[in-house]
Parts: sequence; structure tokens; C-alpha cells
Amino acid sequence: MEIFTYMESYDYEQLVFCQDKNSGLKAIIAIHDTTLGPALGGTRMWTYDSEADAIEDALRLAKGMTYKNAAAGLNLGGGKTVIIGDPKKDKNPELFRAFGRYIQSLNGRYITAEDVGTTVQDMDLIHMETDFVTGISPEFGSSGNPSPVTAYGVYKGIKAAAMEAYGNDSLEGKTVAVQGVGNVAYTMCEYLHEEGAKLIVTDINKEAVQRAVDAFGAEAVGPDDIYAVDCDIYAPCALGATINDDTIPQLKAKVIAGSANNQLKSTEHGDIIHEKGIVYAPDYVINSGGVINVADELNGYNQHRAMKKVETIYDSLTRVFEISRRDNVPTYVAADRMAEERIKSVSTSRSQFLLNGHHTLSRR
Ligand SMILES: NC(=O)C1=CN([C@@H]2O[C@H](COP(=O)(O)OP(=O)(O)OC[C@H]3O[C@@H](n4cnc5c(N)ncnc54)[C@H](O)[C@@H]3O)[C@@H](O)[C@H]2O)C=CC1
Ligand SMILES: CC(C)CC(=O)C(=O)O
Repeated sequence: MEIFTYMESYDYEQLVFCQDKNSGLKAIIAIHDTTLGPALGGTRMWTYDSEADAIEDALRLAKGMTYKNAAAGLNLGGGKTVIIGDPKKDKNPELFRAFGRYIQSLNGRYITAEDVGTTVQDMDLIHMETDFVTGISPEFGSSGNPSPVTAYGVYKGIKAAAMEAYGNDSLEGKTVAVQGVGNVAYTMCEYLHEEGAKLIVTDINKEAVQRAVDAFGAEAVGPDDIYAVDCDIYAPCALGATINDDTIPQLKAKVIAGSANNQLKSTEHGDIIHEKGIVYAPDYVINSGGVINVADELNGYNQHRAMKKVETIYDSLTRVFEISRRDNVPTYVAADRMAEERIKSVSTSRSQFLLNGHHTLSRR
């Protein structure tokens, strides 16, 4: 990959490589765009096949955060970190503290939180070295694990998508196929089960599947069988790119709505599902509950205020579906337009110089 060519074509601001031999830290912080404010986005720890794969993941996820934060109405830009390593084997306190010092060196341009492979305890270690971390333990007056709040937002988003597809947002009697029953999806399944939805689940982790079978009477299927099951809603809640050439022909669902980031393998797949009449809830709109929740910490965390804002995901998606119908464009295009309009309007109104101007971090 020609890194500068790639950064130039998608307008990335900064890529930071962090290395610490003693702890084994190898991390990549990608900052996509800070027009709206400091870049907020989680830290993912994952075993990548190559360094190029890790860089690409960091870049793609960071750009997704710019759009997610803009569409959610937050005064925050987009960034993301990937730490190369196995979260089950390679973690140690020094690694997260070394990483925290790198974040501190960016002086507020980047703020982190949890993502796949990292936990509240990891954020607490980072917090020993920097204030630019959210999702730390509630003992510090913080919001803790964002996953349950992300789940609530995804549940509200599934209802908005059901309204668009079926003219009714009740999920009672609807069948939802859930791919990956991890932190977010387990809580999401609680909401769906409570409302009377039937669940079909899969996961590469057998214990996660059994937990959902025991708790919700879910039907279990193998990881490759989830796409073709008879269902009303397909909820991708594992990793990205599961909407692709192989899976689209298998899908029977009229709605795709789940928590995973970067669900479309490429934009072309967003076009294909649009032509097939499938209602797709754009990933970064439906899964913004977690970032809305951790962003509230920047104002002094108030759970009630955060949950009220998370509920607006229903309205944001309704707006996306309206734009999609009005302009006859796929929903991913409609969501991008919504986010880009906000970034553009702020960038054109920020022309005056202000020494020590007010911004999101001023209240910290
Ligand atoms: N945790 C949060 O607040 C947020 C999470 N997300 C996204 O939602 C997704 C899920 O996040 P979490 O629940 O936090 O992660 P998690 O790691 O707790 O859960 C993911 C689950 O997917 C399973 N999985 C992985 N590959 C699979 C495959 N090929 N087939 C079936 N299952 C598979 C894993 O075993 C795991 O149980 C990720 O894409 C994440 O980026 C997005 C916004 C916020
Ligand atoms: C809690 C969020 C900051 C996690 C994140 O990076 C995301 O929303 O993808």
C-alpha cells in the first residue's frame, strides 16, 4: 500500500506508529478528520495477518468514526487505534501504560475508548498516563463499558429499520438472525427477546452461543449457515465485510441492521442490497450508542442525558431512510450525505482565528 497516496485520497490527517520493546506494544493510531473536534474512537486489539492489514483496518475504522461522530451530532472528529496482538495472550499493564503515554503525546488530538479486544480495565491502565481516554471505570465518575449502551442503540435502530420495511416497528414475532453474540449482541438479544422476537444465533465461540440458547431459547446455527436462515432481520454483530458477493445471494432477510463496523465489503455491495429492496441500517449510524455514551464523559458523565441522546438513533435512521427514498440513493449514500453536510457546514464557519478557542475538551 502506498500510504501517502491512500491518506491523500481519503483525506486522512495523521498516522502514528507506536512501539515499545519492553512491553511488546505495536500500535497504530489513525486520525482521519478533526474538523468537528478531537478525534474520538476506540482501540482494537487483534491478531492481524500482516502489518499492512493492521494499517488498513486502522485507517478504515478511523474514517468510519469521522462519519459516525458527525452523523450522531457530536462535536468530535474521527480516529481509531489498532494494537497488533492477541488480546488473550499479549496483554500486560506496561503495554497499555506505554500506549497511554503515546496518546498523551498527541495532546488531545485523539481520545480513545474500548473496541473489540479491549476492556474497561485496559482503559483504566491507559488512564494512569493520560486524561484522553473514556470508557474508564464508573469509580472515576465515568461511563464504564460502552457495549450495553451500544446494544440499546442498535435495538432502537432495528425498530426504526423494521418500521421502514414493514410499516410497523414492533418486533414481536419477528425472527432476527444474530451473527456474533459477544458484548453488544448479548444485551441486544435481551431487548429483542423481551419484545417477543425469535432469535437465531451463531458465534465462533461455542460458550457464547450456549449462553444465548440458555437465556433466550435461541436457535443455534453454524457460523457459515447464518446468512441463509429464514428470518426477517439479519443482525451482523461480529466483524466487518460480511455483506459481500458470497453472502448477499443467500440472504432472505428484508432488513440488515446490526452493530458491526464496516459491514459492507465495498460500496458496491450497498448498491446491490438497495436494488434488491433490502432495508440496510448504515452501520455507523445504528452502532453510535457507545460513542455517544463515552462522549458524554467529556461533559461530566450523566447517564440519563446519554441514554436520551442514544434514543435519537431511531430518528437519525428515519431521516436516513427519508433521504434514501427522496433522492433514490442507497442508505449508505444517504448517511454519508448527512454526515458530510455537517462537517462541511462547520468547516466553512470556522474561519476566524481564536487564541485558546472553546472546544469539547475545554470543559474537562
Ligand atoms: N462494543 C461497542 O460498544 C461497540 C462495538 N461495535 C462493533 O460491534 C461489533 C461487536 O462488538 P463487541 O460485541 O464489543 O465485540 P465482541 O468481541 O464482544 O463480540 C464479537 C463476537 O463475534 C464473534 N465472532 C467473531 N468472528 C465471528 C464469525 N466469523 N462468525 C460468528 N461470530 C464471530 C466473537 O467470537 C465474539 O463473540 C464489532 O464489529 C465492533 O467494532 C461498534 C460500536 C461500539
Ligand atoms: C465506544 C466507541 C468509542 C467505540 C468505537 O470506536 C466505535 O464506536 O466503533
